Amino acid sequence: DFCLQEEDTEAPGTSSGHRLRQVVPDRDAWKEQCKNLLNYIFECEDSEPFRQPVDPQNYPDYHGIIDTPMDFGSVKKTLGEDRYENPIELCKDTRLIFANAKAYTPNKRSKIYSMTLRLSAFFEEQIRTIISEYKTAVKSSDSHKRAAVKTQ
Ligand SMILES: COCCNC(=O)N1CCN(C(=O)c2ccc(Cl)o2)CC1
Repeated sequence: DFCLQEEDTEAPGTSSGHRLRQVVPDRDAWKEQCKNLLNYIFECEDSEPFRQPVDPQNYPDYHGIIDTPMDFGSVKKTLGEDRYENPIELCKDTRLIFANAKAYTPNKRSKIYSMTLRLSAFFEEQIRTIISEYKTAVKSSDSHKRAAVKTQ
């Protein structure tokens, strides 16, 4: 998402008072995009086993096999509490959900594991653009910073 930001192209208070609008990539756009993606995933039936942590009562061997449990509820909470610095960190946690299911499943045709295959295909399609736009925005804002330093 490129947001139009009023940026003084000349020193503020110039006689012309003229302001050019510059399109500056928004380096925070990924947060809302990831929130929307997570909300969509929560609506998918395929996410049902992955919306909250595994209860050891139901799967006593789970925490012996899986070192770092992860679920979409935890990812959503981390995002909402601003504890992700960027979408790459969110992507890493989400991929952990899928990797854990693959590591735990007794076989690759289990119902629960098969749900992660569709879910991860969709997630990877969507996160690719979010991360690419984020990286572009960071590059652009770095160059804006360099440009600003030069003018000082
Ligand atoms: C309603 O959700 C409650 C929390 N989730 C949960 O209990 N489970 C999700 C994680 N998980 C597996 O990835 C898995 C792979 C193959 C088999 Cl079987 O299970 C074990 C079951």
